[in-house]
Amino acid sequence: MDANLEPLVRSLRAAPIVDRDGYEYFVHGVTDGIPPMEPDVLDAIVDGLRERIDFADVDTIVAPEAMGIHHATALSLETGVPFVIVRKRSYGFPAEVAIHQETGYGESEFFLNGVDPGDRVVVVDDVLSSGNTIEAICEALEAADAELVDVAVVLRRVDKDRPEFSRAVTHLLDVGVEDGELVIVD
Ligand SMILES: O=P(O)(O)OC[C@H]1O[C@H](OP(=O)(O)OP(=O)(O)O)[C@H](O)[C@@H]1O
Repeated sequence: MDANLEPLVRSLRAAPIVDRDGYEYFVHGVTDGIPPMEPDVLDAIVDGLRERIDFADVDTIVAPEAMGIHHATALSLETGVPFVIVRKRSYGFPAEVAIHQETGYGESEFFLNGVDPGDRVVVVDDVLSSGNTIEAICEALEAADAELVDVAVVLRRVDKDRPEFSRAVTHLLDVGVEDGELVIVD
């Protein structure tokens, strides 16, 4: 495991698990902003993503609300790349792309704005679970004729029996819930 991720690994050990309609959901600063996100954890995340992704020719970081926002903000400050948020409200702009999102515990509508055809983009989110959110955003970016440089999440959920997500996704750690506890798989 990447030793530079130690602050993130340490913080994950304390993550409580809550039941969301039968879905074992872990609560962490990355995914929920609670318990408090320590700056050294966010630093480790930004450094880890920058080691794995070349932001040199990236025009825009794209992150869904809500829990992609703090990662996109921190990355933007370090890389100088601007970011846009995929919002859960429509603005009615002519080029807006509507996105339907379904997670393991709910569904909602997203709206992509602020990305022009040909823009080189990196998608960033907190966690990939079913992959439906990332897939829907990638398809919206393809519809907007953006160039997808990379897709990144801090954590991938790789619980037993979970089908593997087909798209290549840069990630820092794989995690799962076993016997009511969050475990780091690699
Ligand atoms: O891989 P998936 O199954 O699609 O799940 C991952 C998505 O679920 C969470 O968002 P959520 O819908 O809970 O909204 P939030 O970011 O506003 O908390 C998380 O922030 C990811 O965007």
